[in-house]
Amino acid sequence: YVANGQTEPPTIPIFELYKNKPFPVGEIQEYTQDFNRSRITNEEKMFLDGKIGDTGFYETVREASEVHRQVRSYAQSFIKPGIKLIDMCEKLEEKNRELVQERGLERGIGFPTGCSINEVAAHYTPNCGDNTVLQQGDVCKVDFGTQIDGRIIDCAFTVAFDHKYDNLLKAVQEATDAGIRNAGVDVRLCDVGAAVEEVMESYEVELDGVTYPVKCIRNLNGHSIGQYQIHAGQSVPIVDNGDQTKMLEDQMYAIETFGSTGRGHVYEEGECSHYMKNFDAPRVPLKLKSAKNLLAHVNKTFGTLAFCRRWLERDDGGSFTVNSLQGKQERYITGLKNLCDAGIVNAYPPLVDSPGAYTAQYEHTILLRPTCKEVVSKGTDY
Ligand SMILES: O=S(=O)(c1cccs1)N(Cc1ccc(F)cc1)Cc1ncn[nH]1
Ligand SMILES: [Mn+2]
Ligand SMILES: [Mn+2]
Repeated sequence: YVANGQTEPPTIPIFELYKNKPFPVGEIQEYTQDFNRSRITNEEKMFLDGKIGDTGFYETVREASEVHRQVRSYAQSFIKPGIKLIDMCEKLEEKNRELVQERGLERGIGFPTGCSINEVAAHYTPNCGDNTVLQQGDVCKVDFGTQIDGRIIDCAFTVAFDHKYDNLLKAVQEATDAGIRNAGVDVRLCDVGAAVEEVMESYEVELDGVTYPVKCIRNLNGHSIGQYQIHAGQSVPIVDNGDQTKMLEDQMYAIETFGSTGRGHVYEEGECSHYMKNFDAPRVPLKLKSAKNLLAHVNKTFGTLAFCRRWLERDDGGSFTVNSLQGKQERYITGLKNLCDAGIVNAYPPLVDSPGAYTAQYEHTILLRPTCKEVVSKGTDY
C-alpha cells in the first residue's frame, strides 16, 4: 500500500517523493540561554537564517534526514533475532542507497552501518566472512549515516528484544534528549556534558537479579560535523569534562550519548572494520602499487567519508593488486595497512567496555540555526 506517496516497504527515492514540495522540517527548539546572542536583533537572526536557507543547505539536510527516517523505519521491521549481521547491514545499506538515489560522492551513504553488540559500544560492522547472528539477549546499536552534498546525517538508535534492558535504553534516550535540549549557540560544551551525566546517572537497571547504575561512557562523545567531514573538530562530552569551548552558530552537531552497565570507559579492541582518510592527509609518495591503487579507489569512491572493508569488496572495487592471484581480501589488506602507516588513512577499531557489560546509544544530528535549534533527524520512533 502507499502512505503519502511512499510504498511499503519504501522504494521511491525521497527526492521523487517530494518532487515539488519542501522536505519535512525537523523538530524546532528555541534557544534557552540567550547569552550574548542578544547582541544581534531578531531581524538580523532571521536575515542570516534566510541567507543560509537560500543556499539550499536546509533542504539538503532535511532530504537526507527523511531518507534516514524511512531507512531506519524499514530496518526496524527486519532487525530480529536470528538475522546475520552482515545481511542486516547490506539490506539497510541497499535501502539507504536506493532512497537517497546514490550518485558517487554527491549523495549516498555517510559512513559504515554500525551494529555494535552488548559491550561493544561503537565502530563495529562485520567484515567479509563474519557470520555473527543477532541474538534474543543482544543489545545492538544501529548507527548509520546518509549524506547529500557532503552534509552527513549521523543518527543512531539501540535495539533490544528483552524488556529487561528497557531502563538502560530509556536512560540513554533521555540523556541524549537532555543533551540536545541543553545544546545551543555559545553554550559551553562541558555544560552539555553535565546535563547528560545528570540524567543518565539517575537511572539504574536490574539484570538477572543484579542492579547496575547506568554510567555514561565518559570517553565517548558527540561531535561537530563539517562538509564531507563526520568529525569537524569539536567533541561534545557526555560528562562534565570542564571544556569551556562554546558551541558555534550555523554548525551541525551529532549529539550522541552512551550508557553502560560496565566500566563506563571503552578501549579500542578487536578486528578493525571502519576506516577514513585523514581530512588533512599528507601527500606522501607511496612505494607499494597495491597502496597506490587502493588510495586512488578510496579517493574516487569515498573521498574523506568513512568506509569499511566490506565496501572494498563491492564489485566496483578497483584492482588493488599487482597480480590478481591473491584473494580479494589480501588484495586490499596490505595496501590499507600501508595507507594507515603513512598517516593517509586512520583506522577506527571497535570501542569496547568491559566483558559482560551492556551498552546503549542514541544519536541525533542537530543544526544550531541563527533563529532556533533544529533536530533534523528527529522521527516518530526517537
Ligand atoms: O567516534 S568518532 O570517531 C569521534 C571522534 C571525535 C568525537 S566522536 N565518530 C566519528 C566517526 C569516525 C569514523 C567513522 F567510521 C564513523 C564516525 C563518532 C561516530 N561514530 C559513529 N557515529 N558517530
Ligand atoms: Mn553515529
Ligand atoms: Mn556520531
